[in-house]
Amino acid sequence: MADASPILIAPSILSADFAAMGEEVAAATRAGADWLHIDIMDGHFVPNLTFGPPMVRALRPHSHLPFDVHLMIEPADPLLEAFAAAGADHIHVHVEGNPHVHRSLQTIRALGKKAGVAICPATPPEAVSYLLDLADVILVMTVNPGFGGQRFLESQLPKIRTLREMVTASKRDIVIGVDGGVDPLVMPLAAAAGANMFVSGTAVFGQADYAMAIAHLRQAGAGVPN
Ligand SMILES: O=C(CO)[C@H](O)[C@H](O)COP(=O)(O)O
Repeated sequence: MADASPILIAPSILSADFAAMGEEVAAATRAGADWLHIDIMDGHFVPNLTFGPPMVRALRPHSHLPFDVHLMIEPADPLLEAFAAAGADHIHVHVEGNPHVHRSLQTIRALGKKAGVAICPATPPEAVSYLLDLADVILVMTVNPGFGGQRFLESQLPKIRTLREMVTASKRDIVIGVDGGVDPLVMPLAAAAGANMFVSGTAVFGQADYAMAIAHLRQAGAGVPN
């Protein structure tokens, strides 16, 4: 069934200038982003390190947009409250590395935030079957998490299609996001498969004109039937 939800573009600050993060977040906001995606990496769940709650708190005054906080950390539960208090609006936890992810989503909801469940490329779509009543967002990793600038894995397209069918059958309004390697060429493929939220780092922050980059992404995914 066709999805009528609007396209949401969430620039990932992983590809922004770390020495000027406040300005980068403000610039992406002015450029027409819908959400701002903040990648939290622990050097354990993924082989890279980024930020903690103090960075989320420091960036909060620089944008009115929802902060979409992707926890690539294991375990996530001990830090959910800290990220919520710091200013996260959406908090994503991975099914991999968090054995009680159902409880994690309940906790995020209880904190008054949108609950997201993220899945790695090797994880089948059925991993979220029993989470559909709690999830506001399903974040499909279309690269192996840890680094920006990787190539979109087309092998994930059937998974996105299956997830769209599952979400439609659930009759719940769940956003399906794709994260990794998203550029204007990938947009129509992912949108046709059923994604309606697009995380993009390099294709926004790697460009000279953020507004034009976001407009290109939006245009490339618009009007694609799924
Ligand atoms: O979660 C991520 C990596 O783990 C990033 O959000 C993602 O890779 C976006 O960057 P790019 O658009 O450059 O691929």
